[in-house]
Amino acid sequence: MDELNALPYLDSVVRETLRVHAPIPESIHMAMQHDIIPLQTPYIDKLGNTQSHIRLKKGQTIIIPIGTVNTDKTIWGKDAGEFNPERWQHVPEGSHSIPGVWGNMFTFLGGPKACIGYRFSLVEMKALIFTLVRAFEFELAVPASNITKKTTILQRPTLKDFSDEVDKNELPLLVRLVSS
Ligand code: HEM
Repeated sequence: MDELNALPYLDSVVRETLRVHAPIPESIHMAMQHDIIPLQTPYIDKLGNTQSHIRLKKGQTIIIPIGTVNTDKTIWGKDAGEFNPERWQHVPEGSHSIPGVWGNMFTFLGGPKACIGYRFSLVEMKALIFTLVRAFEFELAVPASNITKKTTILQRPTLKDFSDEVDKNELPLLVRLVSS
């Protein structure tokens, strides 16, 4: 595990994958009591009044936009939606204020309801990538434009079906042994 964590580019690839393709892109929670949430940046409401807080009522549901926070252009820059592992060589200042439990992002959420399995997931991902990319070459078996994302609770790669059938959770790949 220490050896895997000592590989900086593998770390950047895992971070960038979990930032751009957060497996849970949205979570819904419920306020257990009335609350007032202070805002970093005030906003103008529909009546034209400036608001510096959000008032929550007990029982109100709150959508936590994990994927949107992870790809916010005001934090990550114009190319926020693009996969670019090199960006982790210079982590943007604004990302330090994201209250996530790991990695300057919201993928594993934060606070008392944060994911308890995130360390396990990171080691698992690194071990799998480390093993697979040294043994095999991967190539998409269909044009990239035929692949989209579909979210139920989990977000998955999905193969567009152009024959009016339901799209399928698939990512067809050609896999070859790495030639030595
Ligand atoms: C890439 C993989 C994973 C991602 C992206 C992920 C993400 C999350 C997120 C966003 C939450 C918060 C859900 C919410 O309350 O809105 C969560 C909760 C949780 N996760 Fe994960 N998770 C991952 C893997 C795992 C693994 C491997 C385990 C167990 C070994 C695990 C165990 C849990 C548990 C028990 C909770 C509930 C914590 C609580 O409510 O107190 N997760 N996860």
